[in-house]
Amino acid sequence: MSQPKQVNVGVLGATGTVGQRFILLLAAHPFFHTTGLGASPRSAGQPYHRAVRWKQTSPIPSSVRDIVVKECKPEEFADCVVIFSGLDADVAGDIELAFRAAEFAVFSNAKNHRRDPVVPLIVPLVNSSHLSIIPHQRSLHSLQKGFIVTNANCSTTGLVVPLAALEHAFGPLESILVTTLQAISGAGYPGVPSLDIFDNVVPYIGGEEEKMEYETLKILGGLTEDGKSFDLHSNTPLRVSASCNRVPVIEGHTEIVSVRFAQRPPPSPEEVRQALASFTPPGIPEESAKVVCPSAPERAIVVHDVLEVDRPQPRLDRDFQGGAGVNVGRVRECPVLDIKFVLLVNNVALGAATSSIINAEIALEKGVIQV
Ligand SMILES: NC(=O)C1=CN([C@@H]2O[C@H](COP(=O)(O)OP(=O)(O)OC[C@H]3O[C@@H](n4cnc5c(N)ncnc54)[C@H](OP(=O)(O)O)[C@@H]3O)[C@@H](O)[C@H]2O)C=CC1
Ligand SMILES: N[C@@H](CC(=O)OP(=O)(O)O)C(=O)O
Repeated sequence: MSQPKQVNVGVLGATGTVGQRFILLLAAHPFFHTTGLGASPRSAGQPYHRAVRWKQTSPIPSSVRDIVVKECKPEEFADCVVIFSGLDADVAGDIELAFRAAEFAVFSNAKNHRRDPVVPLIVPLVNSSHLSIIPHQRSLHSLQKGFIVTNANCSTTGLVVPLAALEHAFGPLESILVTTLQAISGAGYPGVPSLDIFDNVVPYIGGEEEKMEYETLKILGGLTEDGKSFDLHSNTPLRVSASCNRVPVIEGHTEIVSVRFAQRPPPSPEEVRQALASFTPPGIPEESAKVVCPSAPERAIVVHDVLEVDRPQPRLDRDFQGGAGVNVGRVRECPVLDIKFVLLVNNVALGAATSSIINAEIALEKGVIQV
């Protein structure tokens, strides 16, 4: 397998929480080169290091420090092929459409286009096969090269990886109950006021439960027979109920999950542990993964040993594999449904920037991005 081509990329929302993670990940990337940075008119015109309130634990990469931030207008990004968007959802919708119309390959973190019937909602460890709808998206909008791919809500991303592994091993799932404990960084910067979250739990995150319940079906479902829309898991109906909470953790969303399988009797906890640990993401070529998908984790799901009774924990486990995989622990029988477990997903890594980058790596490998 030869080394992929070098590709110039732009980051929109480069000054934000997700944007800063993009900057760090792309600075070390072997074939994506950041040449354009975009943010609000408040930041535009300033060198990146002046515009950004840098909140990462390593310094601003020297390769982007002095790049002048631009307004998010397609003509300002003429030398880029790929656009990664970490834009605030208030503005992401129209800006991403403008970039698509200008024939950019847009990989978005925002919620705005996730429900669009021809925009794939891709968690790269699960459903990169949904990229096959891109030719239809292009023909519908009379485009040669442009498209939008979104990644999922950060909590949904963590949930669907083990669910996909379980469906793959044991067939259809019937019901999912999930309760989240979501980090403050999920709300961007400055996010939740300290007086609301310190010494506290907030049992409401606007729109989050609806997103988890809908997005899980779009991701785990297939495409319709004509390949031109998504079937939302209609052949084997899956019921999902989510309860979302904000907790005083900086990074890393924890989720408590209970599952009922269609298969009777259901698999044992040990069978579930094995299925999770051995899951390999469809669509990421195993033999050449390091070359074509350098941002993918070596292990999609890390299952904590039965003796590690108190894992996963955000502080201890969120940075394993750079936060690119999902950590699962406490797999055990559920006396109400069948099996229950705890998962941890790094909301700004796999839950956001890392997924976008892996999506772009896969799209490049499949020839969906035209360089
Ligand atoms: N944080 C997380 O864990 C996750 C976030 N997301 C999604 O990713 C996106 C970014 O989130 P996050 O980084 O947390 O948000 P932030 O609030 O931290 O950053 C928002 C970014 O949008 C830019 N922006 C705001 N207004 C405009 C405008 N009018 N024109 C152009 N750019 C503008 C900001 O630029 P400026 O600095 O100049 O104001 C900033 O770069 C959101 O859609 C969010 O829902 C998805 C998954 C996880
Ligand atoms: N709402 C998520 C983060 C986020 O921005 O989600 P979305 O991209 O689905 O709007 C959280 O607060 O943790």
